[in-house]
Amino acid sequence: GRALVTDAPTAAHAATTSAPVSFYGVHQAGIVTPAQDRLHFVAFDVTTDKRAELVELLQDWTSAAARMTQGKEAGTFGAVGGDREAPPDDTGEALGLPASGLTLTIGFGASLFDKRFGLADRKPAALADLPAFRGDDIVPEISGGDICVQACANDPQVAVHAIRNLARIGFGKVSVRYSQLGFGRTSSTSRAQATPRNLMGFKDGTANLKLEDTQLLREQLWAAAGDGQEWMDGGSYLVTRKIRMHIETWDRAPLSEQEAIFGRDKGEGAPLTGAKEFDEPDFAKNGADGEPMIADNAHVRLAHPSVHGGAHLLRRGYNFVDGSDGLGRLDAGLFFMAYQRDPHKQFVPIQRELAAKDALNEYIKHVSSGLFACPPGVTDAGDYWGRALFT
Ligand SMILES: C=CC1=C(C)c2cc3[nH]c(cc4nc(cc5[nH]c(cc1n2)c(C)c5CCC(=O)O)C(CCC(=O)O)=C4C)c(C)c3C=C
Ligand SMILES: [Fe+2]
Repeated sequence: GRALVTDAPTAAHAATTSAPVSFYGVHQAGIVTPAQDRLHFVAFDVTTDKRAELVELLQDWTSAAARMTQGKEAGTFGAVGGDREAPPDDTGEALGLPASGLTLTIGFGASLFDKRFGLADRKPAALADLPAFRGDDIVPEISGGDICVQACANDPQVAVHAIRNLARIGFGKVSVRYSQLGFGRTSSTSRAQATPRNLMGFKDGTANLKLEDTQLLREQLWAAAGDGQEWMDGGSYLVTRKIRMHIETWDRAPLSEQEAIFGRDKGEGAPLTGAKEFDEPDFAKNGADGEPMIADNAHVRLAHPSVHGGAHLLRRGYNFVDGSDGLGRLDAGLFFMAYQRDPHKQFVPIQRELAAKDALNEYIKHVSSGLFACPPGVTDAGDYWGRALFT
């Protein structure tokens, strides 16, 4: 395995960032497990129309994923241990690297439930297409997809290696529709993690749903019995939105305006009505001028659960910079990802409100969209990704 050819991790690799995350469990890893530093997200189109080949692929992917997340090579022979006349069953670029907290999380898009695989009557209502939102500028080629895999790790090489090997294993059965690299997790998913910053320089993830919110996770993160499709019990729905930021314009906005847009201060991340990051915002509080201290069009007011019947999201997005755009501007922003029990009761109403009123809209543009049903976890070595969907 990969770990066997490894030199001892250097001191720079803290045990917590190089250690493996368990692959097996009731829920898939990569959702409430602590957000890692790097992302490689991929969406595949299935190119075979044979159901048996799709099932076989999911089985092969599951065993490779179980191995790679534990710091092993994708296949049992590895990059250099197999037949010299055959292509290796691992591509090799992660040789010597530790597991680096790698998680691989699979999701199924609505298009997988079309006529091809006989799955039409297994499609969850929650997977109904997202509506178009005001201001959307969605590019179809980087949206949707039959199957997605989210690879997160504390080392970008490990995340890229995992996606590359899944794509290699899928040759002839799937093709890569699009993929996205991300860095600097923009959300914490555990109270043990410090809140990171997005590319606008603000702490992102302060009011996120977190691992410790047991009751809310049960109510609002995991699909459960009675939701309509039993195969999704213990799963969750992922919404992805690639959101381009007009960085150069943002960088010329005064600090006071930047803070008014979010309704939080830039240094501490405290609500404008409070002093510390985790103080609760007081939306009723007016300033000396008689105006609300958190403006009516401030992002945190419009996104707050109190105006959406208590709806929460587990945000797990990443910053991206895809080089520059040829016009001297950085092609940068937020690859927004959020998990939830029902996107039509959670993401949709929140985004509808943001799209209509958010002061942030002047500085952002949504350019891709995805919605995926992420099945429950794989429980043991005999199980595979999505088994309940196909049996
Ligand atoms: C539809 C959901 C959301 C989109 C799209 C979205 C885009 C987006 N957000 C930021 C930056 C911040 N968001 C913050 C809070 C916040 N955002 C959403 C939802 C969406 N954001 C929610 C539900 C919340 C929490 C609201 C609350 O309960 O207070 C914050 C504040 C800090 C925090 O709580 O995380 C920032 C900063 C950007 C830059 C962005 C698009 C590019
Ligand atoms: Fe937000």
